[in-house]
Amino acid sequence: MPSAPAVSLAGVTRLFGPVPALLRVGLRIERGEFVLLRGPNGAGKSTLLRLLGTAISPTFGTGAVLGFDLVRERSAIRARTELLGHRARLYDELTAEENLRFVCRLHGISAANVTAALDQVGMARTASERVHGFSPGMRQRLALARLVVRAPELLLLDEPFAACDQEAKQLVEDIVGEARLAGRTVVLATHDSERPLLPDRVLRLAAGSVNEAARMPVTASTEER
Ligand SMILES: Nc1ncnc2c1ncn2[C@@H]1O[C@H](COP(=O)(O)OP(=O)(O)OP(=O)(O)O)[C@@H](O)[C@H]1O
Repeated sequence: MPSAPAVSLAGVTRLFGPVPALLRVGLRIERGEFVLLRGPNGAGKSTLLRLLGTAISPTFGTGAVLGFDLVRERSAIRARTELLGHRARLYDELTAEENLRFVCRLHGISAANVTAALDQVGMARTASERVHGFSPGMRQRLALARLVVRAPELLLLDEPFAACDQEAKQLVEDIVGEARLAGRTVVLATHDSERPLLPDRVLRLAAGSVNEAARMPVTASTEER
């Protein structure tokens, strides 16, 4: 559904036991937008990203991602989104390259740019090593290579700078930049206010509720208002 917005939520609440991690969230994100999620620990940022990636479902409310229903059409959403979360979801027993090839098979996409993606994230020389022995930083780089290979319509990035050295942080920004140029949608949550991100919008979460903070580029002095 090319004309549908990237995200459309109405009255979405997500409970964990009695705790509302998200509370009556209404949200619309247009295709091609770059949205930055801000908010203190426990505000609901990860929950929102996981919900958009269909890792969890709403307790109440309805929503669609890329025109597909959040509950009934999860596989269509998963085919078009990539959630880069706190855990990199890699197969420890496979090599870096095998991990990427497996992802390609899983999603029915070409493996033609696997080598280039490994090269882009600085893993050309570790491509044949098993992920088992990888440091958190290497795992994050491989997860970034997976984003490059998949080129999803919607990128859901949860603290993507965590576990990154300066070079890998730059890689994250490059990947976001490339996605934007290609007209894809990016939703990114980060505490890292050092990075020169220029989102279209900032959404501030507080206790599970969303507030739109600004429609302007963010700077360190304006973002926490
Ligand atoms: N799987 C879970 N089980 C129980 N409670 C959860 C679960 N996931 C999140 N929560 C609770 O939901 C609320 C929102 O958590 P969430 O991780 O979405 O916040 P966050 O804004 O991403 O925080 P942080 O910046 O620390 O990552 C918190 O109160 C958290 O304890």
